[in-house]
Amino acid sequence: MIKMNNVTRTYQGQDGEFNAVDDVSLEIGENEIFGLIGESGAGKSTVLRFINALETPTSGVVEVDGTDVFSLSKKKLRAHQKGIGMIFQQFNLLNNKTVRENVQLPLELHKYKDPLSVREVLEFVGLSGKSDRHPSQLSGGEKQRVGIARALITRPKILLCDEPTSALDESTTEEIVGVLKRAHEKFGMTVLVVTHELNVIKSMCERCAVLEKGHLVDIIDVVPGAGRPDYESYHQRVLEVLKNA
Ligand SMILES: Nc1ncnc2c1ncn2[C@@H]1O[C@H](COP(=O)(O)OP(=O)(O)OP(=O)(O)O)[C@@H](O)[C@H]1O
Repeated sequence: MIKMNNVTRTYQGQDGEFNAVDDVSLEIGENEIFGLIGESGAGKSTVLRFINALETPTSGVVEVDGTDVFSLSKKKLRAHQKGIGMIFQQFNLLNNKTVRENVQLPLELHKYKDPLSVREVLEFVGLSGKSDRHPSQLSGGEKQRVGIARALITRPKILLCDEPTSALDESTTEEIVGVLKRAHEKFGMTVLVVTHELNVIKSMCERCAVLEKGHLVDIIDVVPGAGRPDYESYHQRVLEVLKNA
């Protein structure tokens, strides 16, 4: 579904030019949940943003579904972008709009063939009762649920998740990972998750690429299973980590 060949992105840094992404090649299969992990500044978000053309490579080819993304006409590029949903670390909700209005927004900006209904996606993410609230009246986890509902409503064939849980605490992270896994099961899209959190990769991805300073250093088959045992409470988790580490 996604194929990158020798992709490089050069930026102007303080000490001259540098490659934020350096000769990266990878393939992500249809319906796969693929992780991209690396330290801050490794180039993860840049790689993710090539896929929906929010970022342009300096050289190399990015193909989605057999089409070279950067050879598309403006009109076809827009159609390509419409097939891709995205969720963000900071949720990117409009604070002056209600939950319902935020979720409905993509349908107001573009026409989609067979979108889901607001009711359906809000029910799916467990926010049916909060559709008239504003983002300021929601917890971080609830805000990300709104972000997920907004991405799902268009039935995207690809879902790009840029640090989807990095602003959340551990138990909320698990909840959001659960929602994303259910979304993948129910709607069957290709998912790319960019994160620096190993637990998130461990509990949701089938394969994972490791980026270091712009270089792809490995692609790992993730052994399925939870990232860590389930704890009955936050208190129990704190005790486990602080007393037994
Ligand atoms: N528009 C830009 N101009 C110059 N440098 C940039 C630009 N965008 C990103 N960079 C630099 O490119 C490098 C890779 O950035 P990127 O955001 O892809 O990394 P990341 O792995 O996603 O990091 P983080 O986890 O901190 O978001 C960083 O050094 C960043 O400062």
